[in-house]
Amino acid sequence: MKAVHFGAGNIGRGFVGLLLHEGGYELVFSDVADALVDAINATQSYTVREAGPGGVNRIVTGYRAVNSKTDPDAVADEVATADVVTCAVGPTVLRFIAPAIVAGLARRSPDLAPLKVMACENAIGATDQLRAEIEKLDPSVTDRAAFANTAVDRIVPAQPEGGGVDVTVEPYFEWAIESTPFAGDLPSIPGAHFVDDLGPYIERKLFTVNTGHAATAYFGAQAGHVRISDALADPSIVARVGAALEETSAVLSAVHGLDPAELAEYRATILERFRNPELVDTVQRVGRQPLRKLSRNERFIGPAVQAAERGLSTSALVAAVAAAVAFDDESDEQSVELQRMLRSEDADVLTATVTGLEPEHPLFDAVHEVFAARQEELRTL
Ligand SMILES: NC(=O)c1ccc[n+]([C@@H]2O[C@H](COP(=O)([O-])OP(=O)(O)OC[C@H]3O[C@@H](n4cnc5c(N)ncnc54)[C@H](O)[C@@H]3O)[C@@H](O)[C@H]2O)c1
Ligand SMILES: O=P(O)(O)OC[C@@H](O)[C@@H](O)[C@H](O)[C@H](O)CO
Repeated sequence: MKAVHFGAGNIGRGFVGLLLHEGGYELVFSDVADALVDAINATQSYTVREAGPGGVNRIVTGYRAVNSKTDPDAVADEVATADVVTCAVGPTVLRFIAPAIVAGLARRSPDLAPLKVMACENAIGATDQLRAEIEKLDPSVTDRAAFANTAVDRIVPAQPEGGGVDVTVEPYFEWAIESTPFAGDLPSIPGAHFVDDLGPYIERKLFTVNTGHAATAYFGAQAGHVRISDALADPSIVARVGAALEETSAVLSAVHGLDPAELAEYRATILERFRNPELVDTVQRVGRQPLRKLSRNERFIGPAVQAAERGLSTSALVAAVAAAVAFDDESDEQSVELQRMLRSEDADVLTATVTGLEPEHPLFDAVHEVFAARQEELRTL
């Protein structure tokens, strides 16, 4: 059995690659970072170090890497004969990996079972997005694959420079995968759970883990913290993050019928994970790409839209949006673009373009106020 995984970064090596290896797949990483591809190919094994209570070291073997920038043809050949394709490249990169998958599917023998495709990004319907990119290029190849959405959860921070291919992760993980697209022929992924309806799983994860994480990062950055764990040592940040998560939990209960007591436990576990003193994670990584995080279906506006439409409270989520709008990291392209837009667009345009909210939406005015206030603040700086 062979799996091709696009994106040999933090979650690629520290989670998806590890579980595919443990599931018995020969593993082919595909990445565009030359030095990373070379480093992977220079090793026979790497260690996934689980830092924190109960963590152990896990060894990954039986892999190689192919450079999809310099050798796209070789990647397509690997895809053509693979059983599984996964990716963890970031939602904005899905369109760039689609051509290699299309080329691989076009070369695939009709005798082979459908290729199992699972995007492992923090986004609702990431595999659907990848499928749409593939269809745009060649609609005739999609019947050679089974596309399943997934929700992946494991915190894998940026790795220290010079650390090689090894990767430090938290001990916790969860991987929920839609089962129906596989028609009974499930991929071999130990520890993953297969579910008929992924909707509640991905929303619970994105609107709790990622809402809480991003809120911590943005409130933390505003207060001058560098590490996520330091931000959560500040009781006022804990209170604001907790309030935002109470609002998302109310939405999850109202929309998916999730049990409020179980959600309260889930929230507490997540905050403990963020506090893990053995995992060095930064507000810079967690806050990365604020324009993506402020978009319509993402971790703040997504649940706030659903809350506003049901007459539920949104003030704590809107406060987190205000902190996100102030996130100013000159090494992050989206943060630079956001700050440029704040200086040059009016608040109506900003609210509509950044969040996708229509002026008549019940959330619009509150978010508009956030953008206008930040613009006023920038004028006085
Ligand atoms: N790190 C985490 O804790 C975590 C957890 C769950 C989900 N995720 C999601 O996984 C995705 C990746 O996150 P990450 O933290 O591993 O980021 P990362 O930057 O560490 O890894 C992304 C990798 O993709 C590679 N890449 C970029 N363009 C590519 C292309 N065209 N073809 C092949 N490879 C390409 C990059 O070189 C990099 O190695 C994101 O969607 C993220 O939201 C991350
Ligand atoms: O990867 P992003 O940029 O969508 O979000 C940053 C972090 O919140 C995220 O990577 C978490 O560490 C991860 O989602 C935990 O499962």
